Amino acid sequence: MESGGLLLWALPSALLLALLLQLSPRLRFRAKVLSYCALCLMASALTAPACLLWNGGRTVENMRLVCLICLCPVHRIIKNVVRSFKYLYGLRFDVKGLEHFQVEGPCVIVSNHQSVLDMMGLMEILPDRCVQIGKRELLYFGSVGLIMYLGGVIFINRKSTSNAKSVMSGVGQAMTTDNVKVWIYPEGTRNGNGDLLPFKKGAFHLAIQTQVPVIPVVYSSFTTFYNPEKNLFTSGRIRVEVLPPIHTSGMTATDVTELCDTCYTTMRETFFRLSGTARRVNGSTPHLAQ
Ligand SMILES: CCCCCCCC/C=C\CCCCCCCC(=O)SCCNC(=O)CCNC(=O)[C@H](O)C(C)(C)COP(=O)(O)OP(=O)(O)OC[C@H]1O[C@@H](n2cnc3c(N)ncnc32)[C@H](O)[C@@H]1OP(=O)(O)O
Ligand SMILES: CCCCCCCC/C=C\CCCCCCCC(=O)OC[C@@H](O)COP(=O)(O)O
Repeated sequence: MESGGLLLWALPSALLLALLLQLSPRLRFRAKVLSYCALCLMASALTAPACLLWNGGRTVENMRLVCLICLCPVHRIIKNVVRSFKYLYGLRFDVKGLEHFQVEGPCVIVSNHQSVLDMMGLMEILPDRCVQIGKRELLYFGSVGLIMYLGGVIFINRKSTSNAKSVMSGVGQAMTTDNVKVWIYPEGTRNGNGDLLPFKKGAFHLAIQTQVPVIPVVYSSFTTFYNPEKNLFTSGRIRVEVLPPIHTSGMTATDVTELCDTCYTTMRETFFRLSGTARRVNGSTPHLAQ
């Protein structure tokens, strides 16, 4: 009786859903994005206990939050789980320049940020002993927030420059004492419009204050396979390039703007080259941060 009743409801509902997905590109797009979010939430929920058991949580004391985490395989667990997602979505990464990550000691890695799919690109090439800077709100994304916390993500309040600056100066100390790399999205937010937003300066202050190199990483534009405006989310190939380190030894606070502009210009040119798009005609003047 019961299974008959279930079939009576489940089968037509599934058929109706399949029909709706076929008919509405918007719905299909949303369903695919939702499936990615659900996958992240589920994978985090399953992985978090393993991470917790391994190191008993995260060391929050005095910003020395990354030492234990980086000595255990938590990063590798998260990395390998996320790396497998690309097969589900038909994404492939062509990576060049990985040898540039072989710098002695800490560094600041800066890269462009187009969408939530960037987590796959991040994990595809994430070097050892590397933590990311993320907005504070991500901490509240259920199990995803938990896995980020366990993975050592450093959360900042973007609405308060002074708070973000003080968190980041703590990060500077931890970087040198614990030999940790930091990954920052200097655009400060996602941007999928086929260009780079002006860069925020925190990453460059951090690199100069700690006198460590900046390593730019560029991902080609997703617009050919992922475009929310066009309800487009298909399989695709992403070209990734790790650029040579830019050394900051000897630089002072007065060099921050120039360093930021140099990175911006180089990354923007690389972005257009990798994406196979010409510089925008009416946007050809580099869009530098104020
Ligand atoms: C097991 C399966 C699991 C699956 C699930 C997947 C899980 C994956 C796990 C793990 C992956 C985790 C991935 C996380 C990804 C997260 C991504 C994001 O959330 S991106 C958003 C947040 N990130 C940022 O915002 C960073 C970049 N932002 C900055 O660096 C900014 O500069 C910031 C926030 C520090 C300040 O932002 P302002 O909006 O106020 O703008 P400004 O122009 O940069 O600064 C204002 C003034 O302050 C000075 N300033 C900035 N920083 C300074 C500093 N440190 N020292 C001194 N002055 C500083 C600047 O020079 C500027 O002054 P003058 O205009 O030059 O006079
Ligand atoms: C129990 C609570 C359930 C909450 C459900 C939330 C659903 C979302 C779940 C999973 C999403 C997986 C994405 C993984 C990482 C996302 C990192 C990211 O790309 O964050 C965006 C941030 O860089 C910039 O933010 P804005 O562009 O300024 O905005």
